[in-house]
Amino acid sequence: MDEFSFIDSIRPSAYLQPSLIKGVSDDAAVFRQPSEDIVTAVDTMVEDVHFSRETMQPYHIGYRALAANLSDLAAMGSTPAFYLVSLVVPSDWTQEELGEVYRGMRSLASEYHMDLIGGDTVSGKQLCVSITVFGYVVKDKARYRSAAQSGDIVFATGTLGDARAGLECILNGVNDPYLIQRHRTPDPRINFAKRLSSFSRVALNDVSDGIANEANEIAEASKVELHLNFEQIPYTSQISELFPSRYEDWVLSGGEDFELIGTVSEKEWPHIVEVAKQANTPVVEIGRVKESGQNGAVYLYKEGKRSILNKSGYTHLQEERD
Ligand SMILES: Nc1ncnc2c1ncn2[C@@H]1O[C@H](COP(=O)(O)OP(=O)(O)O)[C@@H](O)[C@H]1O
Ligand SMILES: Cc1ncc(C[n+]2csc(CCOP(=O)(O)OP(=O)(O)O)c2C)c(N)n1
Ligand SMILES: [Mg+2]
Ligand SMILES: [Mg+2]
Ligand SMILES: [Mg+2]
Repeated sequence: MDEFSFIDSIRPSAYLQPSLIKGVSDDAAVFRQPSEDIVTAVDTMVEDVHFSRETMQPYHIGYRALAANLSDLAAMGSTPAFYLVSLVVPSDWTQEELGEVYRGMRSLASEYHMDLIGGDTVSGKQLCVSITVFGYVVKDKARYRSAAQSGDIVFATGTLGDARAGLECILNGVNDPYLIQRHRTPDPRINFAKRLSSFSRVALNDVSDGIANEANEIAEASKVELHLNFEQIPYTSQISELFPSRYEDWVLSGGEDFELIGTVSEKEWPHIVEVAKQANTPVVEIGRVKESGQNGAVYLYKEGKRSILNKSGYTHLQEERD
């Protein structure tokens, strides 16, 4: 395999997005979108940080890398359109294995009518997949973390803690296909999020590091307090049965579930429930927003007791403790 024959092997033979002018073939791609706002994000997956040869096959690496990016597009309320892929490839990876990474990306991309429009390929020591995505959203309807207001209902989609439990299943040989699939091939909440443009105001964030982190990001950005009830936070019975001493921690800070946490006025809450039903996305109330002094905070109510919920999920570039 060389760089150019590899690029030839992954070059799309056709494109789906009508706004595309130039795809994979020149120095850069070109698309034109005069009527909507453009949303863009990049997320990176690195061997031995986000996956290992043991936890994921090449297909899952591609799928999961694009899913993480689509989750950020969902968290902005946008509809996916394009992606670019930057690869660092160790010398022991074959073209067939890299083809599998792309097959994983394509399965999700075709579901959301996305086009691969470029990327970059270099050699290196550990596999690294960095994806840049573009999506569209109705003008001024991107959904920000800073939009929460006192009196709002806090909601969450799907179930939390599954991806962390799935990782544990893989590492310890526990055969729970549902949880393992939640870790390897998460389902970003695009179909729900793209329906949110009809709302006057929604705050939204996706759960990549754990809701303890993401709830705090909303609280800080909006300068409000989020009051969450642990008893309302959704999780599967599997994780509490399989991992009784650890699941509570994973529900709050396991991360990588790629669900959404958001807030909406009490008046528009029934409309969220309706939109979620149309999108086939489970959604539940998990708490309320209250006024804050200066900086915002998150409180967790559990068995009648209240505690501060600090950021506790996955954080990169942490200083080593001695
Ligand atoms: N190395 C970087 N250079 C520039 N911007 C960055 C870098 N890393 C993160 N960001 C920006 O910081 C913000 C938060 O990033 P991140 O925590 O990764 O968000 P998310 O959890 O949604 O992926 C985003 O606006 C992101 O684009
Ligand atoms: C082998 C392995 N070890 C540990 C983890 C757990 N893990 C790695 S990164 C991460 C957090 C999410 O990734 P990040 O790069 O922080 O995404 P972002 O916040 O930028 O969306 C978690 C929980 C994993 N997925 N695989
Ligand atoms: Mg990120
Ligand atoms: Mg995010
Ligand atoms: Mg992160």
